[in-house]
Amino acid sequence: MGSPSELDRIIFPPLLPQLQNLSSIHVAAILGLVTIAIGIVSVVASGRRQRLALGIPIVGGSDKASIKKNRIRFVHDGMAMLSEGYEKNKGSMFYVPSVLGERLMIPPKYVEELKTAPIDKVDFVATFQEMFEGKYTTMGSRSTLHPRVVKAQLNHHLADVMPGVQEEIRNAFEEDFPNCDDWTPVPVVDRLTQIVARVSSRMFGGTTLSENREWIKASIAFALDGFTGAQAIKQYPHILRPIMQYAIPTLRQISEHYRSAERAAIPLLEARERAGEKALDLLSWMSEQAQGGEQDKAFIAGILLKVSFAAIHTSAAAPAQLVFDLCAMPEYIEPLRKELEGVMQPDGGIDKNGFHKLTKMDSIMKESQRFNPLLLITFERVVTADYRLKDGFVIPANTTIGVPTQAITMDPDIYPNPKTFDGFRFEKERIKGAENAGRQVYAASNHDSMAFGYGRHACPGRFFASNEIKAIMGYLLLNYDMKFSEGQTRPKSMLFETQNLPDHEATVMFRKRKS
Ligand code: HEM
Repeated sequence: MGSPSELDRIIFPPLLPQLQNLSSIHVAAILGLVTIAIGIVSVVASGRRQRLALGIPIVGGSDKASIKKNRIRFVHDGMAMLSEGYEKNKGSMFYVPSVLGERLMIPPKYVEELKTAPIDKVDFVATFQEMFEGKYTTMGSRSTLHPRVVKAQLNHHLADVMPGVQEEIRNAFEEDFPNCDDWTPVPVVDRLTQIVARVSSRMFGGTTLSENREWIKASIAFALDGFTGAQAIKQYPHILRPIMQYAIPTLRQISEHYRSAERAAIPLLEARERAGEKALDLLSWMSEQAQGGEQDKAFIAGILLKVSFAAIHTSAAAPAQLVFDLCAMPEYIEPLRKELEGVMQPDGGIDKNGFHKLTKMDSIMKESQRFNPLLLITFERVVTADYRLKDGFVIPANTTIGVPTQAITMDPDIYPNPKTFDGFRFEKERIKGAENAGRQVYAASNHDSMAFGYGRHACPGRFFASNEIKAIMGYLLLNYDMKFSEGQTRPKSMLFETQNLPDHEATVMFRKRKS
């Protein structure tokens, strides 16, 4: 098991590693200064200049001084700003200032026409490249190999990969989770990230990958180093970045992670090629589906790292938030256990039918996500050239657009009593009718529920994530009791721009259940 400080470093991406030992006041002050620097640099020296559409309100005020102030406010107060913008402008557009520029928030009605817009005009990958300085961090790949394969082969073979995934969950808990013979404080985000990295890697490349510690470490650290490297390089003017990239340790680490990925994946691909062997895992499907330059084994290894970026921290945040919710509202624990016991197979696993029957678990996962989604805004795209919508409105070139997903899920017209946590609200909605049922599931993607995005880039891994999180939560609930320590309250999530991260320092008490 990694040391807490090492995992601390890994789990909370926006913080530079050097900040880890400082008090939270120092961290806040430094982050504030860094953010101001990023703001000045990104707006003054940015390669792309933004034109604001006339007549569209800006959260916090449209005068220059307010915009400047609110760009900084957005770093840690985005949730309140987006709610304010959404409530005041329901059904129409508004801007929210941010250090990357004023983001144009669009109501979901526009996503229908935007989802089919040409990729080079309404660009999904550009949002990543911009946010994570793709030129220096490699984040934001234009390869379509991984979305293609996750969407087609993984989703088709979901039932085939789940037994291995569940075996890996059992192994990972035995090896990477504290014993908990008596009540033991466990750093939840840290341990769940380790477990999700192993479990995802089992689906990526069988036990060869899931048991490869160097790979697991690289797959977790890649995202962190990408985030922190991006924050660090953004402090320099564009002209200095090609040189300064070599002075930033986290950026130098990124190429090391690629070497680790190659050391893990290439021998496996070669051995399978020699043996003429196919496996039911992502690596095997990617090598089968690769076209032209994609067939290069080092390229495939690199793509594996990019899938891990999409899959690991995202899927670890969800069960961590749910554990916090269950400790705050322990009355949900027994009904969930009962439901799990009803679907458990004699071998201790859940089969395809069983996953479908976990409607209470699915519902509470979605409710937990409604309160604490990983992203406040989804369907983020960079509009690269003036884009005329059907109603005549022109989105100016160089505008980052997005849907204020979290604010929508707090709309009382869509979700009655939105501020009340009702763990089984989606199960109750499902019961109302088959037509409605599909819209209520955790992995649904529709205008009222966009935590996984929407359209051609909607998260293709969401069906796998849904099963994986259920299996992990199932294992936790059936094998451990959990509670907060005396006087502890639900850990608050940590906002950083559009991200809403589970508290990476919080611990929860676990104790093994007596069978
Ligand atoms: C709870 C866990 C997860 C969350 C919250 C999540 C969320 C998202 C979101 C918001 C997007 C962008 C969608 C859009 O803008 O329309 C996305 C894209 C993506 N996700 Fe996920 N994701 C999760 C798990 C996974 C997993 C487990 C995988 C892989 C097995 C995965 C693979 C991808 C890929 C490849 C894309 C890019 C799609 C494209 O390029 O078209 N995600 N995800």
